[in-house]
Amino acid sequence: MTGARVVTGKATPRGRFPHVKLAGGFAFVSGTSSRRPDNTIAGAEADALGTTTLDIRVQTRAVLKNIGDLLREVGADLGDIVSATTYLVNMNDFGGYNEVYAEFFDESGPARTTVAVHQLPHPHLLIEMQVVALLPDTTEEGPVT
Ligand SMILES: O=C(O)C/C=C/C(=O)C(=O)O
Repeated sequence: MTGARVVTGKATPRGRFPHVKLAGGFAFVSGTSSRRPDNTIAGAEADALGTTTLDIRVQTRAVLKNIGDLLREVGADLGDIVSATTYLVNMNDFGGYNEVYAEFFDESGPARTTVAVHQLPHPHLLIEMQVVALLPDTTEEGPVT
């Protein structure tokens, strides 16, 4: 399987790139945030005065859900991820992120790298992840290519 997918019903990419690129039997998922299809952000709530509360746990859960949704569009799921790279804006969020991550994966899960970055493409984003997943075999002859 090769190609690139922009997945209907998910937050539209903010540039000229796909949600998922397929190559060599792998699915490469572009940087994914907790942004919803209507461009609101899960884990970013504002009160009547505009005071914003950002929640790393809610954002992390939403990021992983969004990635799962994207992978299902290409016949894979979170269990097929072999590599994950996480970008946090603040390493003080590492604990909350790590806690939610552990609801999804353990030591048999993906290789993982987590780094802090200066900014993400929206000021309310605390986290963005990109992953690589091994596409499951869909033929008896061998791996999907
Ligand atoms: O799509 C988002 O909400 C956040 C991710 C954006 C990128 O990584 C990008 O535009 O390259």
